[in-house]
Amino acid sequence: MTDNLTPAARLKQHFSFRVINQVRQVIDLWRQLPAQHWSAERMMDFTLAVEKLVRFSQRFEAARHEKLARQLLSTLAHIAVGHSPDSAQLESLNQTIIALSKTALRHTDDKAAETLIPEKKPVYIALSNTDHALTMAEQMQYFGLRPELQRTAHDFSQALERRHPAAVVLDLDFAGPGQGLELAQSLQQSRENPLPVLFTYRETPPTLEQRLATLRNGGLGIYEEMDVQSVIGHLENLLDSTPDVPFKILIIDDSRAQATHTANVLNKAGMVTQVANDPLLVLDVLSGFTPDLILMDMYMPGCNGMELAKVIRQQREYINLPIIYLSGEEDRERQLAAMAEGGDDFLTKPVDPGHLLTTLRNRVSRARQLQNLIACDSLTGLLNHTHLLGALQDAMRKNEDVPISFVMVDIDHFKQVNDRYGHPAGDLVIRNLSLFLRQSLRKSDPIGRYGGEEFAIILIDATAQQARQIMDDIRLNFANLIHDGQSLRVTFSCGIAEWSGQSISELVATSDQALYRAKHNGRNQVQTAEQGE
Ligand SMILES: Nc1nc2c(ncn2[C@@H]2O[C@H](COP(=O)(O)OP(=O)(O)OP(=O)(O)O)[C@@H](O)[C@H]2O)c(=O)[nH]1
Repeated sequence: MTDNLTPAARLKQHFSFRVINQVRQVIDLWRQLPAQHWSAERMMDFTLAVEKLVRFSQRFEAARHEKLARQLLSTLAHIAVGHSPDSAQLESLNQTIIALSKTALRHTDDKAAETLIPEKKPVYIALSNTDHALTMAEQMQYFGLRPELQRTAHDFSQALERRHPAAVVLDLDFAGPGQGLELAQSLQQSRENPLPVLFTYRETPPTLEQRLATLRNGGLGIYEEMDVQSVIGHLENLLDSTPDVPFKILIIDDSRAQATHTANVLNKAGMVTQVANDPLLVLDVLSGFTPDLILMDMYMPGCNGMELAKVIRQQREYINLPIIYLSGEEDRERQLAAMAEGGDDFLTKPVDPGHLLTTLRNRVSRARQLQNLIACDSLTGLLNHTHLLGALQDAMRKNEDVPISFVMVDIDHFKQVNDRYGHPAGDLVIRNLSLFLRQSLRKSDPIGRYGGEEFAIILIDATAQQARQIMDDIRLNFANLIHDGQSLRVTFSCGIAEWSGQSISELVATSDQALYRAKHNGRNQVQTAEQGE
């Protein structure tokens, strides 16, 4: 694709990658700030990186990046030297950083472009079985990863000296029985942050002792060597650089001083807070703020914490919202009674900040995992039907100024896949397609499993024509994937409709008609909606 560009266009493209690289730098520094307690020095590094981003985007005419970088600078200007941002500032900075991370290229925007980005670190593959290693490397490439094969322990050590990989896939028995583990041990020894390692085994599943040993040597998972798809899925999660959405905590406490103190502790850890001093206003605050967790005092005027927890729990949408009491109440019986009334935990004031933060992080992470399980399809991890339509509604509400395309994808002759290769092979194809779509699209493009072998995608900021190009690229690449490591290749058909103000059901029906045309015209193709559809 890049080969067809004029020299001027190529130069422009080259410079646009410098902007993207600077974006990555900014995001990286941002993510480190809470752990570095927002030190003046690190805040200065961050500010300088943002200023550099402004300069680069001005020079290379990247207006969107320039606007976002300027937004960051204007918020930063209000934070006094040596201070951490307050909740409003944190939220504003977080939102802008997330918007920035979404400006990164789609994998399909230009394949050659991706390889120009030097930050993209390799994944080292060290397997004893060379054929398996080659298959794994080939499949990884289709998923946009950069595999590098290491054939001997010596090659592996030398490669590590040359460049740190993003992650390592290591056979437990690489270079001899049990040698993979020893290699992992030596490579982690002098390292402050352990290198992420995914271990693989052949045939005999590892014993508990082996599993423990992998864990102690930076192992994040163990997979059967032929289960390439799970390895790639794990790597994809591991290397996803989209910043996490910050935790949102609602603090309910009639004491302003106590609430401010707690908010400060949480803000320093990068959590966004809202304080409600009047418990009777909590329901309004809840619907506006949508917290991940409530931290609540027990005794307040008007109503007490237990009553309030009961009222909150009466509403379906808050049944799973974690509620933690933070109170001076030391009587164990009363604490237990409070928890029986809908609270999840009880912390006694004064609480150690480390204890408070760890409790909140655990609770919120678990609640989010649960929420994900509810919203996502179990086979693919993509949004389920209901939540995809919810995402479409959201996208329509939030993105009135940009084009939105709704894409439906249906695997071709899938019944034959099941019939010839068996149902598990069919499941594997479905999982591969979902992983492939995730890898190929922006993190901001919601993807869902719409039905059995049918997927739907919301492409934000893409006209039907752009969507067609993106999906056609994916279609061509996907057709190259060999799903069972031998001969199983599959294609898909795709229908696209651009939103022009119609209702959700009309938009879905229109793209469905385009999909029907793609099937009818011979499958393995992308069709956009025609006028009158
Ligand atoms: N393995 C597997 N198969 C599924 C799943 N969900 C649906 N299917 C199968 O997908 C097949 C869909 O077949 P059809 O709707 O006839 O379409 P097709 O064979 O893909 O043919 P075209 O769509 O016309 O190209 C059915 O055989 C379903 O049993 C699933 O989760 N796993």
